[in-house]
Amino acid sequence: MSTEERDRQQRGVYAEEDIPAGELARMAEVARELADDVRALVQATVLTDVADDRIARARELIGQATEILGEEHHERSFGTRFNSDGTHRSWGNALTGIRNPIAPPLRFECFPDKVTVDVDLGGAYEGPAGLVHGGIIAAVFDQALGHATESAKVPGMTGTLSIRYRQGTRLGKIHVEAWVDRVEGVKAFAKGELSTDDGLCAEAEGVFIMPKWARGEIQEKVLGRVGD
Ligand SMILES: CCCCC/C=C\C/C=C\C/C=C\C/C=C\CCCC(=O)SCCNC(=O)CCNC(=O)[C@H](O)C(C)(C)COP(=O)(O)OP(=O)(O)OC[C@H]1O[C@@H](n2cnc3c(N)ncnc32)[C@H](O)[C@@H]1OP(=O)(O)O
Repeated sequence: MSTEERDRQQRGVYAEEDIPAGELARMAEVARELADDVRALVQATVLTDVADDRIARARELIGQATEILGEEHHERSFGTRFNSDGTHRSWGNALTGIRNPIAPPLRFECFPDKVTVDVDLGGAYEGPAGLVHGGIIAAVFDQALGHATESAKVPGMTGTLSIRYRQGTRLGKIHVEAWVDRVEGVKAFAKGELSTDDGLCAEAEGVFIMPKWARGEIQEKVLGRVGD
């Protein structure tokens, strides 16, 4: 596939829609509830200790649920949808997607100088015994630093991300802060810290770049809207 074709496809996953605010709020509630249920299922799957016949029964029910959800579905991914009310939604996002059970999910608070997020990472995010997987920590930082750049109106895709793991992060509640350190043209340099009751566990810094294919129209859309 040529670079032009790939860029065109990439622009195509940004869709326009016109959904009234009330209807959107109802859809969001349904999405959240579904993802919460499946997240609970994932946690139960990781931690279960029931006998094989109970697992077989659970699998039957899960199969039925999967069939129902598949009756109508998006082709490949949810993408990002820009609504006429000035919001956008990325409900499939692996870290924040409100309809994605893989997402912890992260809910950011935005301040003028930083973004913060508090989340409980349970047994489904384990790496070393009892500790959060380093790749999950990297993913949380990626999203947090990316969110800081979006919040500061200099969004971009991750070019380079480096993390210093200072001590193991115990499964449970974590607190993350991220901010933009400086901007150079299309590049935003962001930093972040992750802490728990044990203190500072990891630090990150990254370069976020507005890609060539998104400069202009898509960039304007992202800058002009709030989203989840
Ligand atoms: C996401 C923004 C895009 C617009 C999307 C619109 C809507 C989405 C809604 C909200 C988005 C906001 C926040 C998102 C929140 C969380 C973020 C999650 C982020 C991810 O999960 S994202 C997935 C992982 N990420 C990738 O999948 C990137 C793959 N890659 C590429 O897409 C290109 O490779 C790219 C874009 C990196 C650069 O390509 P390009 O062609 O656009 O840029 P170009 O060559 O013009 O370079 C311009 C200047 O950046 C320097 N530079 C180039 N590459 C560099 C690198 N890697 N590291 C450090 N510096 C680098 C050059 O040296 C030059 O520097 P100088 O100007 O000083 O010479």
